[in-house]
Amino acid sequence: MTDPEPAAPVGETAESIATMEVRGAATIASAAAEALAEQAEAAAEAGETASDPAAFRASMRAAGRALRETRPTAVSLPNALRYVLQRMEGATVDELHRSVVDASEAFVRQLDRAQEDLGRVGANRLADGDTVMTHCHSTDALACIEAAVEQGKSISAVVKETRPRQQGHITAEQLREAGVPVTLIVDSAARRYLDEVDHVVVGADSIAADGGVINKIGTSGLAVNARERGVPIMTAAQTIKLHPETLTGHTVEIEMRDEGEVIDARAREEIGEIAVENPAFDVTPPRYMDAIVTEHGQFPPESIVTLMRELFGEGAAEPWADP
Ligand SMILES: O=P(O)(O)OC[C@H]1O[C@H](OP(=O)(O)O)[C@H](O)[C@@H]1O
Repeated sequence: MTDPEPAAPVGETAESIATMEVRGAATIASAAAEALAEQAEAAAEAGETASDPAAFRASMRAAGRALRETRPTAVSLPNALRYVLQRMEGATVDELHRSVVDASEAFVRQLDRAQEDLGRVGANRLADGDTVMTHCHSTDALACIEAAVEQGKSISAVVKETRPRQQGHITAEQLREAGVPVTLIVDSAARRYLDEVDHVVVGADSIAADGGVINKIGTSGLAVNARERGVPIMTAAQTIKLHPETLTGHTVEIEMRDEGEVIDARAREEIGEIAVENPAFDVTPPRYMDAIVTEHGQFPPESIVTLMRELFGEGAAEPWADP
C-alpha cells in the first residue's frame, strides 16, 4: 500500500529539514511538531480524512513517517513526533484534530521552557570574566551563555567555524548580538586556543544511555583536547535529546551527508579518483564530558541513564508506524 500523500506544509517542512534550511536539533523538533499540527488542520478540512477518523489517523502517521525520514541522528525529531502522535485521541475527526493541535502547541511551549531552564543551570557553571569555546551552532548551548550574560557576567567567546557548513558563523553573529565579544577561528586552531579558554560549551543531537554525546562532527576531538588541556567541557541538551532506543542496546545512526558539502565538483575533478566522506556527527565518550546540562539540572554523563529511564522508561514507541 502506498502512503497517503501528506499535506503540502509537511512536504515543505520535510524538505527544509533534509536540506538543512531548518537545522539544529531543537529547531527541527519544533518544526516537526508544527508540521503535524498543519497536517491535522489540512486533513480535517477536506477529503476522506475530514469525515473518516481512521483515514485521518492514517494521514497523521504518514506525515510522521515523511518527517521521520528526513535526518537520522537528532533524536529530538522522533521524540517530537512521539510526543504529538501519542497524544492524538478522540472518536471523531474534530476531536482527533484538536488533540494534535493541542499536543503540538504544548510540545513547543515545553521546548521553550526547557531551554530557558537549562540555560540558567548552564549559566551557573560560568563565572564572571570567563571565555568559552563553542562548536557548531546550538540554541541550547547559546541559552547557557546568554543566561550568564543576563546574570550580569562578562563572557567572551572563541567560536569554531565548524566545517563543512560553517554553523559557527551563526553562533558568532548571535553571540555578538548578545553583547559577547567573539573571536572566530578555523576548527584546526582549537587546541591552540584552548589555553585561553575557561569552558567548552557544546550542544547535542542525541545522548545515549551510556552518557555518550552525539554532536556535530569534531566534538569528540575537541573534548579529548579540552581534557588534555584541563578545560571543562559541558553539553547543553534538553531532555528531548535523550535517545530512548539506546536503553535497549540500539546505537545511534550517524548521518552521512553529501560530498558536495566538503569539496566542490571542479576541485574534485582536478584531484582525480579519491573517496570523500562527510559524516555530520560523532560520539564523545562519557569519560571526556564533564557535565550534561538539562532542564532538570546537571548530570555527570554516566548517570544520565537514570533520567532517561524516568522520562522514557516505557521504551521507544513508533506511533508513526501503521498498526
Ligand atoms: O538543539 P540545538 O541545541 O539548537 O542544536 C543541537 C545540535 O544540532 C546541530 O546539528 P545540525 O547543524 O542540525 O547538523 C549541532 O550539532 C548542534 O550542536
